[in-house]
Amino acid sequence: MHVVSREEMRNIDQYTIAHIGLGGPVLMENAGRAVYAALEPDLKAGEQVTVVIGKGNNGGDGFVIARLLLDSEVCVSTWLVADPGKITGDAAYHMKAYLASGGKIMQVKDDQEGFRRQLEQAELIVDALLGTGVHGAPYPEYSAVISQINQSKAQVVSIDIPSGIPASGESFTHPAVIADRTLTLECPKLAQFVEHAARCFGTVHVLPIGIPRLAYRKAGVRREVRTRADVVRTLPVRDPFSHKGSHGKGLLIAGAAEMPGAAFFSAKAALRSGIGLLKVSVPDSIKPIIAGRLPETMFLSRDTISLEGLTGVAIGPGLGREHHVGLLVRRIVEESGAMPCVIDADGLFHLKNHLDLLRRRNVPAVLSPHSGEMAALMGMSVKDIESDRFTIAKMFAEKYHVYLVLKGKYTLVTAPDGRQVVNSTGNAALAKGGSGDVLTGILLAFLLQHKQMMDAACNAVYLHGAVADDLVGHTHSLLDVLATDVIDAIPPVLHRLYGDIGSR
Ligand SMILES: NC(=O)C1=CN([C@@H]2O[C@H](COP(=O)(O)OP(=O)(O)OC[C@H]3O[C@@H](n4cnc5c(N)ncnc54)[C@H](OP(=O)(O)O)[C@@H]3O)[C@@H](O)[C@H]2O)[C@@H](O)CC1
Ligand SMILES: Nc1ncnc2c1ncn2[C@@H]1O[C@H](COP(=O)(O)OP(=O)(O)O)[C@@H](O)[C@H]1O
Ligand SMILES: [K+]
Repeated sequence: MHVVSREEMRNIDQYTIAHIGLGGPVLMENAGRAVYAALEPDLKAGEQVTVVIGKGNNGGDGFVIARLLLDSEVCVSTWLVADPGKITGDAAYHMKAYLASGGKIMQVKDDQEGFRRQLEQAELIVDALLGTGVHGAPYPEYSAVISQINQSKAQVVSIDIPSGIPASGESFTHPAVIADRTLTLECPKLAQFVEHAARCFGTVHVLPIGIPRLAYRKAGVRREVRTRADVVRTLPVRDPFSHKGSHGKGLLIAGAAEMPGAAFFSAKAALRSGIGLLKVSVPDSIKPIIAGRLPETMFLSRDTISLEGLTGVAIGPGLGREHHVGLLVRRIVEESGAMPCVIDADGLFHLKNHLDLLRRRNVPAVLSPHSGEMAALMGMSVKDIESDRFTIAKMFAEKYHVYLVLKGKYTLVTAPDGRQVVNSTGNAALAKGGSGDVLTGILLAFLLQHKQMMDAACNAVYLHGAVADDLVGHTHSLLDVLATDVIDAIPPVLHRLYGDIGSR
């Protein structure tokens, strides 16, 4: 499933209309019908449904929905914020069809009191005020209606995007509808994954409206949401005659005297995610702790680290920030240029002044910063990163030729060629020390087993989140999931994913 900016969506619509020949009214009819079908199962006879319509094509969708609601058992009332005489194009086409079907239109400006009463009675509000075409802050008459919708006790369902939200994820301070549910048309817009805007969407359902895939290719969209089907399609399948050497010989350089846990989490997660052989390099003082709990690992002393015979390396979790550690990070990034290298946590701290090393590698490195680490790498504030994640990630990955795993609620994986994949799994149970270390281990193991690095990174992030979802869905709350729980719950989730592979 693609993720688009406002301009990309406009280009996709225009290509479909001009070159594929599906007219605007057809797409609008498809959109309205898809929304109606999504609403129908919850509609109750006699329920008060208020459709609030703006001047553009989002309002046009509203007219289709209102027309279909006329023939249902609900009591529909349709309110227009714009002057009907100013409605043009596809929206005017569907306004006429609505009126010709026996529908009535009220104008908010003509009956403010009636509108207020209507919103008081409403059980469901359909928000078709503004869609992807909005520019700047909603005009005063729209802002007033948005604030009334937000004060109402009714369930609010936004069509395509909550009205007022800039679709490309730009930061904004103006009012926007706060929806309980958003029925997104055709494909998610960037704003859905950007924190401030994302909070307005409520539950999101994406409804196809019949746009062919060719239109996306023509519009050059290279951003997607990772789905379970993508993961099932790309997980590595073991050759029955394989041996441990076939599944990667990895080295994890992690841990410090005061942070033994980080090394343990990464190592155990890598083993649980299928790595063939794992060597761990930790300070001698904590070696007994790891060895006692993870007899499957071998050890390399910090003083004699060599990459001889290895196929991949991960460096950083709990490594510490001393000068000598920084020298080690530099050396490893330089010497591991022919194999995948995951750099996380303190590894990223030390990398900050040596980013140019990344460009000299033959095999791109994989960096997995959270927003704070990304901000430090870029010399920016966390707020700046959060307000423009997609652009900043793309710029960075292309410039330094890396796979960038920018972690967060919607972890974003960006390839060196600028392709981007948004992760759809995971929850706030992962907002706890140790979660990132687990991901580092999964990343290392997956990079050594997948053919494509992008698939490895995306599948690792998906699995990590899916495990947290599984725990919270069955046995845990958002509060009590530990890093060790995530590692121990990898097997059932992988078991189910591999169960689905049989049919691929
Ligand atoms: N054929 C298609 O393309 C399909 C499109 N579809 C649907 O269309 C939506 C996009 O439609 P759109 O581009 O007409 O924009 P839309 O979001 O309705 O608003 C723009 C209108 O509002 C106005 N306006 C702008 N800023 C404003 C503000 N701050 N405050 C107040 N008003 C403001 C602006 O007028 P202006 O002020 O520029 O004169 C313009 O009239 C999309 O989200 C989807 O729902 C689907 O049906 C599938 C087929
Ligand atoms: N609210 C959230 N929703 C979904 N995933 C989250 C959330 N908070 C954190 N995560 C995930 O948990 C992990 C945390 O990583 P990180 O911050 O590096 O943790 P640590 O360094 O403490 O191990 C990341 O994979 C991140 O995407
Ligand atoms: K809307």
